[in-house]
Amino acid sequence: MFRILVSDPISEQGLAALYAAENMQIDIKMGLKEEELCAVIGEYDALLVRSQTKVTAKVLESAKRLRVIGRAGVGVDNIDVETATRCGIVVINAPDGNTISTAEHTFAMMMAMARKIPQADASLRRGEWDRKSFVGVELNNKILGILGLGRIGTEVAKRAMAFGMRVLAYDPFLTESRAESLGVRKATVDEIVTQADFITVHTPLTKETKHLLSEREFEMMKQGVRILNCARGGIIKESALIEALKSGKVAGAALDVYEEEPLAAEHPLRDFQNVVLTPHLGASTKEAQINVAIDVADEVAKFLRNEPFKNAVNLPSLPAERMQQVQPFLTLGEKLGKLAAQLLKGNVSKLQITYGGEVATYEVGPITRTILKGFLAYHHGDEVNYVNAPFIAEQNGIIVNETKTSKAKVFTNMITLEVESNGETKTVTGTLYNGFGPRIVQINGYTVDAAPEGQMLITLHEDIPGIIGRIGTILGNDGVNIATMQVGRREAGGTALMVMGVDARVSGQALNEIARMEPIHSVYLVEL
Ligand SMILES: NC(=O)C1=CN([C@@H]2O[C@H](COP(=O)(O)OP(=O)(O)OC[C@H]3O[C@@H](n4cnc5c(N)ncnc54)[C@H](O)[C@@H]3O)[C@@H](O)[C@H]2O)C=CC1
Ligand SMILES: O=C(O)C(=O)COP(=O)(O)O
Repeated sequence: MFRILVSDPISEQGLAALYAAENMQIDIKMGLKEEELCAVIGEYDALLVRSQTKVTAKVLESAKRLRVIGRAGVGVDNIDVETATRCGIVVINAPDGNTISTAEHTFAMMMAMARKIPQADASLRRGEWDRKSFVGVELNNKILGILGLGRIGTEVAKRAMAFGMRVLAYDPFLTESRAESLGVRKATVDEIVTQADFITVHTPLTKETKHLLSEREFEMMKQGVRILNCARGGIIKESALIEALKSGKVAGAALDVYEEEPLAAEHPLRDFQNVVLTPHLGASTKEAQINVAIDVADEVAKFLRNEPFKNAVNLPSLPAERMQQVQPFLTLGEKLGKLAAQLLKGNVSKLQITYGGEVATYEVGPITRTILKGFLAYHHGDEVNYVNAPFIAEQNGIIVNETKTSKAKVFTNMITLEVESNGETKTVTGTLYNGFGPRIVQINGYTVDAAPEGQMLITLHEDIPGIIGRIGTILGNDGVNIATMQVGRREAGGTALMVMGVDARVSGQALNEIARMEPIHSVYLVEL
C-alpha cells in the first residue's frame, strides 16, 4: 500500500485516479506548519503539493519513506530540490496544464492595467461617476518585451500579436529561426528594457533570474513603462519597482506574485493607485487545476508503480519513444555496475563508460545513472538510487566519463565500464542479445558469454589441465550445484578467466580452498 499525503488544495477530480487505485491511500492535511509536516511526513511514500507547502530540507530529512514529491503546477521553488535529489527523492511537476490559464491571466492583467479597469470598478462601487480619471492606453502598436519565452511567454506573445503589439523577446534558448516562426524579434535584456512600453517576465526564479529587473534596468526604461509579473516574485526587485513607481518612471504595474507570499497586509505595493494586484491567481482556473492534478496524479502513480514517467525535475527527462529505446539497457547497466563494484576493492577514482554501436546513438544519460546506481549501491547500500547516484558519485570524488563510438566489435550494441582504483583498472563489457537479454561478454579483456544473474564465481587462473575439475569438486563437496560455466583466455597456456553460475551461495571455507589453489590468481564471488 502506497501512502500519499496531499498538503495543498488540489482538484479532487484530478486526484480521482489515485482514489480509484487499489494500492493507494490518500490523506489530505492542509495548512501544515513546517513542524507539523515534519511530524507526519515519515509515514508517506508520496507528497502532493502546489505552491503553499514549503518542502524544506528539514521536512525532507524527516521524510524517511518519501520517494516522490508531485507538484500540481510548474514552479518548484517551494521545494528544496537539491536536498530532495541528495535524499534520492524524485520531484515531478505538471508543466503543461496551467500554461494557457497563466497566459490568459497575464493578458487580463495587462488589459486591466492599460484600461484601469479595477480602479474604475472600485470608483463606481464608491458611488462615483468619474470618466476623467481612468483614461487608459491602447495595446495596439505598443512594444511588449517578454523575458522568458517558454510555454507561458510564448502564449502571451501570440495573444499580444493578435492585439497589434510588436513583441521583443529574450530567452537564452531562443534561436533566430524560432523567433522568426513565432513572429517575435529576438533581443537582449538591455534592448528590451530600453525599447519596450510593456515588460512582462515569464522565467523561473533562479540565481540568474533573481532581480533580473533591478535599479539599473528601471533606470534604463522608457518614461511611462508598464510592468507585469505573473511568474515569480523576486524576478523583479520589488524595492526598485516601488522607487520607479514613486518617481513616475513606471506608469503602472500588474503583479500576481511577490517576493514574500502572502503579501503583507501593510505592504507599500498596496498603496499605489496605478498598480493592479492579484493573490497568485495565474493558475487558478477550473480547467488548469483539473489538468495539473490529473497530470501529476498520473505521473506519481506511474512512478510508484515503477512505470515510465516523464516530468521529473531532478532527472533527465526523455520523450516516451526515446525512453523506450534505452529502457532495455537499464538492467544491463545496473548489472555491469554491480559486477564491476564486486571485482574491485579500494577507493575508486574514475568510472569510464563507453557506449558502442547502436546504443551510442541513443540518449544514454539514464543508462549511465543505472550503471552508477549498480556500482555505488554495492558500497553505499539502499541510500543510492537512480535520482541521487550522480550526486553520490560526485560527493565521493569519483569522476564519471561517458564516451560514444560507432564500433561494437561483433555486437550490435556494447557497453564497457572501466573502473580505476589505486592505479588498478577493471573492465566489464556487456551487450543485449535480441531475445536473450543482457549478457556479460568480456571481463578484464577475457571474452566470456554469461547471463548476469544470481551468484557467480569468477576465477583468474593458470590455463593448465585439471583446474576446472578441482574447482568443481570443491563446490560439489560444498553442496553447490554449477548451473553454467564459461572459460575465456587470450592464448593457450597463459591465464584464463572462468565464470561459473552457481545455484547456491558458496561457503567461505570453499572459497578459501579455491583461493589457496596454487594456479588460482584470484577468485571472486559475485552476486548480481
Ligand atoms: N502565477 C502563477 O500562478 C503561475 C506562475 N508560473 C510561473 O511562470 C514561469 C514560467 O512558466 P513556464 O512558461 O511554464 O516555464 P518554461 O520553463 O516553459 O519557461 C521558462 C523560460 O524561461 C527561460 N529562462 C530561463 N532563464 C532565463 C533568463 N535568465 N532570462 C530569460 N529567460 C530565461 C527558459 O529558457 C524558458 O524558456 C515560472 O516561473 C512558473 O513558476 C507558472 C504557472 C502559474
Ligand atoms: O504552477 C506554478 O508555477 C504556479 O505558480 C501555480 O501555483 P499554484 O499551484 O496556484 O499555487
